[in-house]
Amino acid sequence: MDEQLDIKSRNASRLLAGAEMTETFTSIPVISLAPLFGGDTDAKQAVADEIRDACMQVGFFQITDHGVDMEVQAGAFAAAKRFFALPEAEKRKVSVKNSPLLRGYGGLLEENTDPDNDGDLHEHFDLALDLGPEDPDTLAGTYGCGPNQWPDLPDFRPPVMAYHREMVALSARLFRGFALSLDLPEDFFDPHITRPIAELRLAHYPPQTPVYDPEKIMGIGAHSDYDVFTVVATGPVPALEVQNAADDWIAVPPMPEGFVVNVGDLLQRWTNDLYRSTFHRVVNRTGLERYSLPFFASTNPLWELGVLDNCKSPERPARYAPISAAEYIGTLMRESYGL
Ligand SMILES: O=C(O)CCC(=O)C(=O)O
Ligand SMILES: [Fe+2]
Repeated sequence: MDEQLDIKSRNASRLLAGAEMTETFTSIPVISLAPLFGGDTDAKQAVADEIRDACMQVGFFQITDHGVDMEVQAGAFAAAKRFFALPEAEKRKVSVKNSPLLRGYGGLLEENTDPDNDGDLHEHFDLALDLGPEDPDTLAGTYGCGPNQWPDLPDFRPPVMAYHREMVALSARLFRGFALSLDLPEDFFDPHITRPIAELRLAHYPPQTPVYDPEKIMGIGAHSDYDVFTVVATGPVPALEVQNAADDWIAVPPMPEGFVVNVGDLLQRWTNDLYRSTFHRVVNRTGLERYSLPFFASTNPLWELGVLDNCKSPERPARYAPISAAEYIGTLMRESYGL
């Protein structure tokens, strides 16, 4: 059959055609998600096409019209500021070191995302779906399943979990956009994100001061994310930078009403490197305290997906074996804490 008339080959070539792209980027695309929530199929596919281009060329985009309740987000930012203002000893009571799931508080320089660096200049508090100790998934010991740690701080848990729910819902909407962008049925991921690894990080980046060698210690060293995709509320303070193919660091302008979305390693694997899990870093040169809320979206922990059919060809065979989110993320998270 004429390849152009075969929908599958057309779709395959649409993804594979971009593989030879050589131009790099100097800015981050902005995409309105509004059409994804309407009934106009062509408008939906047009958004999906924008997502595909952004993922193949940049690995990052910013979204507007995302449907997240910004008051709930403000509640989470406020809770984060109150938590980080606690005495160090209080924060240490919920150290990630108490948690096999690495949930809870990580202090300044405790995590090191770039092995060439000496530690990340931020503190954070990580949480995810809060499963009880008797939950079958907790008992099975699967990475990503289990209880959060909570500090002794009034009015912290409810606003933070409310925001986590908003982000799980947003990521479900985005999974549909990613599915369409990959020429998959819109609901392709739905059965596999019913109990996802969905980690919310509250992060505090103090200003970079001369005490720290800026080559070796920065807010977060150059890294790619381990998840399927990340959705970051960056707050108003600029500091996030994305590396392009010329090795230039492109600043991401804060868009407090929007979110930054970036491709993670798992999505790069499924797409055989057609979608880019782009290196990025945070360097807070502003002199201001910076707070951000990254949300790491993945699938159900044990679901395995290999390279998608339309992302491989005889010339571009599968570069990756199937792997579950629990195995991939769990392994890298432990490494990032030197465990
Ligand atoms: O704080 C940010 O803007 C991004 C943080 C980040 O890249 C990460 O936590 O993986
Ligand atoms: Fe990141």
